[in-house]
Amino acid sequence: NTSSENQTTEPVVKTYTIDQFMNTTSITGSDFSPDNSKILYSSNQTGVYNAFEVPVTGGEPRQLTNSTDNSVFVISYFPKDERILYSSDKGGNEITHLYMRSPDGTVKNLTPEPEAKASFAGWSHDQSSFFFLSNKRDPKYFDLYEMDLQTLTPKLVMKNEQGLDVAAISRDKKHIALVKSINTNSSDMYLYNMETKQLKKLTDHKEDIKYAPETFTPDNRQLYFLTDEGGEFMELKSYDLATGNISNVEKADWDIMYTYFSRDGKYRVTAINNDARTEVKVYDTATGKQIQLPDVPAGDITGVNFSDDENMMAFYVNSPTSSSNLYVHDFEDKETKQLTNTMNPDINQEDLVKTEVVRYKSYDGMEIPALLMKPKSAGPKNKVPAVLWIHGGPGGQTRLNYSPLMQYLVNHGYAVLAVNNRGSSGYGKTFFAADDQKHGDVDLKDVIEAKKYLASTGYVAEDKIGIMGGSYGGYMVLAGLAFTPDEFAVGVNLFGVANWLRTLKSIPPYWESFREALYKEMGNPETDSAALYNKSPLFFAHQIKKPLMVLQGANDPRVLKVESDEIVEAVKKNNVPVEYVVFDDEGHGFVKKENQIEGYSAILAFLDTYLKGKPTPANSGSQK
Ligand SMILES: CSCC[C@H](NC=O)C(=O)N[C@@H](CC(C)C)C(=O)N[C@@H](Cc1ccccc1)C(=O)O
Repeated sequence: NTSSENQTTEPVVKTYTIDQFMNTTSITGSDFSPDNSKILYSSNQTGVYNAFEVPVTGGEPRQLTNSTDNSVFVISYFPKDERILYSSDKGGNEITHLYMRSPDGTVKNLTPEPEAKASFAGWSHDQSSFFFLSNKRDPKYFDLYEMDLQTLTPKLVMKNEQGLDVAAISRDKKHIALVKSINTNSSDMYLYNMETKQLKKLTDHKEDIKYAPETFTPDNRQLYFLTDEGGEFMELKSYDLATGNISNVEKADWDIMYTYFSRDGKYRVTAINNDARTEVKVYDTATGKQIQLPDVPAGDITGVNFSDDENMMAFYVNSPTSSSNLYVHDFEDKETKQLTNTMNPDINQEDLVKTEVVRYKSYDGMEIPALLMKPKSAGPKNKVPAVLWIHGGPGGQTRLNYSPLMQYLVNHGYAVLAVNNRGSSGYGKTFFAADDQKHGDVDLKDVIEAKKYLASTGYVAEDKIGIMGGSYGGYMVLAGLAFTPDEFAVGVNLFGVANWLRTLKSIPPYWESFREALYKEMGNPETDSAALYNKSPLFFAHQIKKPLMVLQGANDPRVLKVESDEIVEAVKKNNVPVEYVVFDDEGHGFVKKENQIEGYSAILAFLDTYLKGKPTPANSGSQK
């Protein structure tokens, strides 16, 4: 980087507090009201997510729900009236229920079975009902139900006794497309006929191929599906229900992530994972041509949603330097309006840093993609400490999104390199499978090599590189500290796996359809116990000698709190600094703003102490 090489004086960058960073609002979801005058969305403006609606002409949003504890995630308005449907769990326990809010503010739990998890599966095209999945009959499997909107009584439409996952329902309610995971690199597609109750397997293959049903065509004649058959990336094909013929629909140089049609099929949306950026294409299905997307600020367009009359399109725009904002485009008058302004006005976007996609060679020559954020003050004369960020998984990917935590760390003088180590999704099936059964080994080596890359930038202090990550990424933090104790100066583990034997034995019952696939990738706790023991940092905690911070949600159903309790206790025995922050009202990830503020500022204080040598924080660990 020439500008940093020539730098002699440090540019003046305003630093912001965590409160200022978190005073930016996160919003998600969108649906047009039945009269197309408003858009429904979820916002964490009040500290937890609540339902809001905003006029399509712009103006003040109106808050519809008043939750102060559990987040409310909107699904949609009812098709013909302004009742809304939303999903919520309790303190992050992931036992989601479906709720109906009426315009008078009253709320009804439509899936009241306390232990059962329910999720929305789409409105029926005739707008008389909606479909949902629930494991109330058998905790292991999700059956498909249809809820009549008049009576609000659910009817079982497909009993799922074979560990299948519902992927799409045809508009004529005759067919359900399902997927069955074989392993994390391979799956099959099935078609269930709701009239004959026959289940038909559509795919037959010996080698690893992923088949993922996406949507039925609006005329109900074809099933669109994604597959990596014959190539590295997921491409879109169609299966003709009458003939069984398969045709190619769309292909890119990267994975196609998803595709769907507007209500009457005038438009089709495709999203491509283009080197960690979301590239959206909208097709006019009559001409087959792509429509020109509205002129909006630089960033990724996501969450595209059409009004039922197909005259308007709602979408989000976000970039690494700008939080998501909701827009609406009117196809008739060709006007585009920004409906929200989520960024804290105190923050000057010029003070934030852009994210650069970089690549480096790993120990065996494999090219590893990563996302780099360089503090404005960094240069050869001002070498800065750095943090390697490792994403969740197995098989996740850090994408080019706005991250208040990353911007906060960079704003406070840390370079951040988010490593998409081998095993990450988005870079082809060979790269994705390259960590199978080699977790905590080859992927960790990629992360260690990332340090050399950071050193090569000329502006990072090589002895001040920490490792931080969430969930599977938290496992990598612990693995890095335990298996390569001299490589990283500090570790920040957010709800990471410490003991794979226990985690894999205690996965939630509703992951049953994915259990075998997960065991094939990670190892089976009954038959591969020695290998799992050897890759579990808990059993090697005595080797950890660098400062460790652990953050954990008490209600996490995926990585149980005991994982963090035990690693904290074990590492404390080494007389190593250990800080432990537990949030009693969070699950697998922290969604409440006050917790994010507490957790993220504790992370900065920890890094400042052990990477920058600032005085030790007074409070070394908390329980909320
Ligand atoms: C945040 S990317 C996670 C992508 C991954 N996809 C498929 O494997 C995923 O969803 N992982 C789930 C576990 C999976 C559904 C079995 C997950 O919660 N991963 C945790 C780590 C973990 C892995 C296995 C068992 C418990 C926890 C994570 O978020 O990294």
